[in-house]
Amino acid sequence: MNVSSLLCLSPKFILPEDERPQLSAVTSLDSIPIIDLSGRTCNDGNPSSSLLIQKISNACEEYGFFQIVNHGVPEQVCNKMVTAITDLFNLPPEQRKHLYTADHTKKTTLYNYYLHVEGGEKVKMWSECFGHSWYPSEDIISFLPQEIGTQYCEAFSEYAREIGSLVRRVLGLISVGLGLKEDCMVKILGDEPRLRAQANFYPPCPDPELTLGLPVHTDFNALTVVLQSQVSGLQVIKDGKWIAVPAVPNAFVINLGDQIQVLSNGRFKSVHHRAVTNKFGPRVSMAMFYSPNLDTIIGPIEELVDEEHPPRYRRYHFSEFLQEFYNQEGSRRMVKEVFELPN
Ligand SMILES: O=C(O)CCC(=O)C(=O)O
Ligand SMILES: [Fe+2]
Repeated sequence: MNVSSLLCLSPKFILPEDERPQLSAVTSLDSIPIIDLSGRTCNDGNPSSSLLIQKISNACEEYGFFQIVNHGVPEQVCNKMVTAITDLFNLPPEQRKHLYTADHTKKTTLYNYYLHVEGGEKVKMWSECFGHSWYPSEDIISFLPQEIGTQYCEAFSEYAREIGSLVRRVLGLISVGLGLKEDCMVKILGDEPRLRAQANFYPPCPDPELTLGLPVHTDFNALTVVLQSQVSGLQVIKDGKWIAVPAVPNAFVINLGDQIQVLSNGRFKSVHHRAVTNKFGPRVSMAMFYSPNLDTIIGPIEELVDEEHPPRYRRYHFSEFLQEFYNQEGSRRMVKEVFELPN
């Protein structure tokens, strides 16, 4: 793959020692579950469906992450998406430099994440991230050079349609896993969810021990579906140790966001993760974020609260959560902790 990186390993990308990824300490002894969806639905009474729900619940409690295979999204739709992202980041640097913005209120953004380190300095992440809504068309076409914009929008529209159904199906399995009705999460998250996408591009990095592709974070939304190209780089914390998420062909990575942790009253986890870089080749991923809209009220679901399980979070409008998220920009955010109730 031919890439035109905008990044060169200048001091502004080099992390202080205590923030470096320590790649040799990443364990290969554990890995997030790989779950076969094979056409199952929630309430078909089939024993293998109950097993599937059990596997998903266990993954949500233990890891907050899992991969799914045989999910029904055509391979060619995913391949087209990865190609469109790659072509976008193959644009000559001068054709995309001017698109950069740090203004997160813009509908479409090309963005470089950073980390605030001691002494108040910002260290840049070794990545470029293209963020937009799930209904792009005009926004994106006017943002990108025409040919790339058209190719990207075509690939994305098809991709978003598939992921839309997949997310609802996974939210159904998660709801049933919590002992709730299949449509419970989708209903709470509302008829007009906030749907954002982020295409991440990580060029090869001369020294992956000194940099990060994305800082350690949890996703602030409800559920994320990640498609990664055939290069791994995503890592997840489990029992205080980093574990790598392998690139499995035709799989999606599913991770729970903060809103599901709150709705499940802490039973299902939104877990810290990061993206690391590698020397050998570029890596591409697409994260599809499904959130409630700003006016939605989020708090532990009533059926999950009783004397034994008192509410662990106060109720809030999602807009409050988002405000707190942006207030903590650049730090290792602890957003949901702000909404915790004393026990
Ligand atoms: O690149 C990846 O695999 C992870 C992306 C991610 O965590 C995010 O976009 O929130
Ligand atoms: Fe993430």
